[in-house]
Amino acid sequence: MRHLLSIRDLTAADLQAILGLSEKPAPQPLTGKGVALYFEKPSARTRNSMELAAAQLGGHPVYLQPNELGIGMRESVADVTRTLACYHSIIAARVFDHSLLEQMAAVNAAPVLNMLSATDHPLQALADLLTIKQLLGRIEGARVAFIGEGNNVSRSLAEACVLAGAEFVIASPPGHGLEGAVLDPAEAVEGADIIYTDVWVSMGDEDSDERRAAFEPYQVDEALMARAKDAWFLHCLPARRGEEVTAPVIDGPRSGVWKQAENRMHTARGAMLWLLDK
Ligand SMILES: NC(=O)NCCC[C@H](N)C(=O)O
Repeated sequence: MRHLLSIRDLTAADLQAILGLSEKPAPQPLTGKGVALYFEKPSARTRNSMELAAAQLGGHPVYLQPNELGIGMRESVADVTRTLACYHSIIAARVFDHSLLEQMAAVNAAPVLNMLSATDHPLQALADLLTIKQLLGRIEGARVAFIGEGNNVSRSLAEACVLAGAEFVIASPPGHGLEGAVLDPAEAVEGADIIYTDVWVSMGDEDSDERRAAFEPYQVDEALMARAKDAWFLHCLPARRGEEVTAPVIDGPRSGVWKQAENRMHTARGAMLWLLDK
C-alpha cells in the first residue's frame, strides 16, 4: 500500500508520474468512494483543492475536525484509522505532529496523505514543481531560491527539486535554516529562475519581536527580485504583504502565485491517483 507523508516517499519516476497525471483529464476511480480530510489546523487552499480534486475523481470528500474525531482521546489512532478505512479510499490529514501520520500509515488500512505537518508539505511541493514546469518549460536545471524559514514548505520543495534535477538554494536567518548550507538572500537569488518565500510565522509557531527582527532582512522586495534577471516569484500562501514579501512583487507581472494556487487542485488529483496506483 502506498502512502505520501513526505517527498521522501517518492522516487524520481513517481514524481514525474504524479506531474503527468496532474495534467491529464480526470478519470473516475473514486466513484462511490470517500476521501477523509482531517484538519488539526486551518486551511483555505488545501481543503478546497482536495475537496474539488476528490469530486473530480468521482469521490466524496468528508471534512473532519479533531473535536469530532477525538483521535487518540475518544478512540485509539489505530481504531480511528481502521474505521475511516471502512468508508474512505484515502485518509488525508493536516497535523501538528508528523508522527500521527506515521502511526496512521503503519495501520496500512488505507493510503495516508500528508496535507501539512510541522516538517513536510508534499502536496505543496508537487504544485510548486508543476508551476515551475509550466512557467519555465522545464524543471531540470532550474535554479530555485527559497528566502525564509527552513520548515515544512521549504523542506518538501528542496527534496522535490533534488528529485527532479533542479538546483535548490536557501537563505534563512541563523537558527531558522534547513540542514545543509545556508546562503544570504543576495547570494541565493544570484542566477535564480524562481524566488520563493513563505510566512515568517507558521501555524502553531510562536510569534515574537526577536523572530520578526531575525526575518526582516529576508523580505522579498523589488530590489531582491531585480538581482535575478527575469525570475518568477512563488509563494505557497497565505501571504503577509509587507512582511515576507512586498505587494509590488506578489501582485506584479512576474508573480506566479495564482497559477500555483490553482495547481494545488491538479496535483492533489495526481497525488491521489498515484496513491491509488491508477
Ligand atoms: N499553502 C498551504 O497549504 N499552507 C502553507 C502554510 C505554510 C506555513 N509554513 C505553515 O506551516 O503555516
